[in-house]
Amino acid sequence: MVVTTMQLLLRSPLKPIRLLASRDCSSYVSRMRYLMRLKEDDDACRVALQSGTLMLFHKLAPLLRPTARGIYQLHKLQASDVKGILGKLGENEQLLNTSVLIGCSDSDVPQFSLDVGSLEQAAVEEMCGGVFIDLRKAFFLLKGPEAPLVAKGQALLRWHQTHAYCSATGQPTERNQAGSQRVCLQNGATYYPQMAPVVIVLVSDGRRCLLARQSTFPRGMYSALAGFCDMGETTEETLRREVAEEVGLEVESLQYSGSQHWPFPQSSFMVACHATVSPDRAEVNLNGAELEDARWFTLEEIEEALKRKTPPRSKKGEPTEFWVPPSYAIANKLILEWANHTKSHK
Ligand SMILES: NC(=O)C1=CN([C@@H]2O[C@H](COP(=O)(O)OP(=O)(O)OC[C@H]3O[C@@H](n4cnc5c(N)ncnc54)[C@H](OP(=O)(O)O)[C@@H]3O)[C@@H](O)[C@H]2O)C=CC1
Ligand SMILES: [Mg+2]
Repeated sequence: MVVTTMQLLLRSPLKPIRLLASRDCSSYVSRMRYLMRLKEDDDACRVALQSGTLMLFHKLAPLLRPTARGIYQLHKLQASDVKGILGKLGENEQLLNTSVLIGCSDSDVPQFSLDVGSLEQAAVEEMCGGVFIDLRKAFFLLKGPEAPLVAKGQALLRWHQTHAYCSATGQPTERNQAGSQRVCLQNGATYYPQMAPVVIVLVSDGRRCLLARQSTFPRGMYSALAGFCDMGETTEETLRREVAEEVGLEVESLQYSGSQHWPFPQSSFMVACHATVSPDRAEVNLNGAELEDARWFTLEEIEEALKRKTPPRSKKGEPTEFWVPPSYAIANKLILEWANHTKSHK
């Protein structure tokens, strides 16, 4: 069927995404209410900080702890440990109060993150038995829920470091104890941490999927198309525009898949979708200013790429094998979903 007008369909809109892993929803509700109170009540938050766990950062690089060869974990400390370190390094204990609230563990322990960039990095590492590692590398090293937790901790610290002044008056802004907002001391304007919305889309023609690479990507890596939302756009409008701009194709339908906070280079809110184009209107017309390449990949090629350890090593002079973003990136989830769906409909 030739589609002449745009048909953006949110297929299966009533298919639920399960959120509740256990039957114990009351503890989840009480945890969320507790966090809410800590954001509203500075004194309660200061008390919580004394019994909470802290993730340390040094100039936004998180502190990890090597546990075995090549295996790292997030190094969580108690407030008393951090006070001890600050004391030994001659730093004022008040630095602890610049911590920001990140969440609450399943065992109801509040979690904070703190940047100790004013201290000597090597001295802190030695005292903690850990190592500060750039966030991109840390993302590769951490497993399970630790990667998004560390991303959230870093993103909130970064936001505070870059929003110390009001953009209207130029005067200093003051944070609340939890770090969930800043207020201008002159005009009272309240600022909240922000993420830039991005739509990421895996386009398929039914048989193949479309992946692209920017010249700044690691060699051989291809990913799903992505683009920032313009002011006032809906998800559907951004998706349709980005696909048209970047590869010159007209999307026929889309399906929501999931979302992810993405800390690089600054906080984005990634909304991930699948989209289809008609197989007889699938010729790529690349926007070379944004993308270095965009290609259709078969199911077999994708299955091979998903098996590869990333990034693959290539012999000198040989082209790097094609690979896809690692499992912590939502692009990987889209590609995996597409492969499973296409395989089951073969
Ligand atoms: N988690 C995942 O799986 C993946 C995440 N991503 C992320 O998605 C994001 C968007 O992808 P990308 O293809 O680069 O986006 P775009 O296709 O929108 O192109 C990026 C360009 O858009 C402009 N731009 C518009 N609004 C913004 C904004 N709010 N912040 C920064 N730049 C903006 C900039 O242009 P100029 O510099 O000219 O002003 C920038 O160079 C990136 O941050 C990328 O890291 C991408 C793929 C996979
Ligand atoms: Mg893009």
